[in-house]
Amino acid sequence: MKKEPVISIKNLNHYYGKGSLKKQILFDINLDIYPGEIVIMTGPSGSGKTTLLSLIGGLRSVQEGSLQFSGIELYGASQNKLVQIRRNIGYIFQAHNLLGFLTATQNVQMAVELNKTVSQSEAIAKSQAMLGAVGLQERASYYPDNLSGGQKQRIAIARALVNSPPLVLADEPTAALDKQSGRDVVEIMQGLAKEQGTSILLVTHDNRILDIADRIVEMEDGLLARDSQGTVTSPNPESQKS
Ligand SMILES: Nc1ncnc2c1ncn2[C@@H]1O[C@H](COP(=O)(O)OP(=O)(O)OP(=O)(O)O)[C@@H](O)[C@H]1O
Repeated sequence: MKKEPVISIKNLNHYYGKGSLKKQILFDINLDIYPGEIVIMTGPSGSGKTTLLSLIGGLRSVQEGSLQFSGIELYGASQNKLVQIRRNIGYIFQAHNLLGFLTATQNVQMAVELNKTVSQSEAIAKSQAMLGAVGLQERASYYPDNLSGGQKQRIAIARALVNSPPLVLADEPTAALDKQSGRDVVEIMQGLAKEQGTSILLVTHDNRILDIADRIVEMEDGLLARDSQGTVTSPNPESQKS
């Protein structure tokens, strides 16, 4: 039985600029991502990775083609609908984007409290449990400035995964980290994602972490040049049949 994809992209094109300055950046992208899959996207600088990630994350409007998130079409979606969709996605960026005036717990708690039905005490308990899961229980009351890069990135992971979203998007999450911290961070992401059945799409130039992927896709000049689906261990048994 084949599961429905979390992300289904068909014939997607994207352009920047207007009139004579209009330039096509993405060309006929087709990509499906299935529940629980960890997909790594690589490719040279300027090949369109961040643009594609921001379209998938509902951070930009789809101009041409189809992009569905859990069966919901993003092409032509209103800003309100995009906001709703963003609530179902966890984001992890190179610059962790933590708020400096909030403690580790409060940074995670903010994400939990987007769900209005959760009480404050539940939100605190959930945030602390998640910080425990990323190995930061001792640092829950610290402010980001007093933590290392790797620890800050682990808070960002806790924040992205605390609501068990179906999809996490990560843009160069290890770029600012040393080898060991980078490794720790992706292994924590991988463990939590597998536990929760979350799909991860991770953009990276970091060759040291490619082995955590179920599948590697490569962008080149705005095209999906390579998709290793079925050749790397995939959690989707259907995709492994030849
Ligand atoms: N807001 C924008 N307006 C115009 N052009 C843009 C804009 N953002 C990106 N571009 C151009 O689109 C192309 C793709 O950029 P994008 O950031 O998606 O690539 P990337 O693969 O993520 O690169 P990197 O690995 O350096 O982050 C580049 O040529 C870039 O200069």
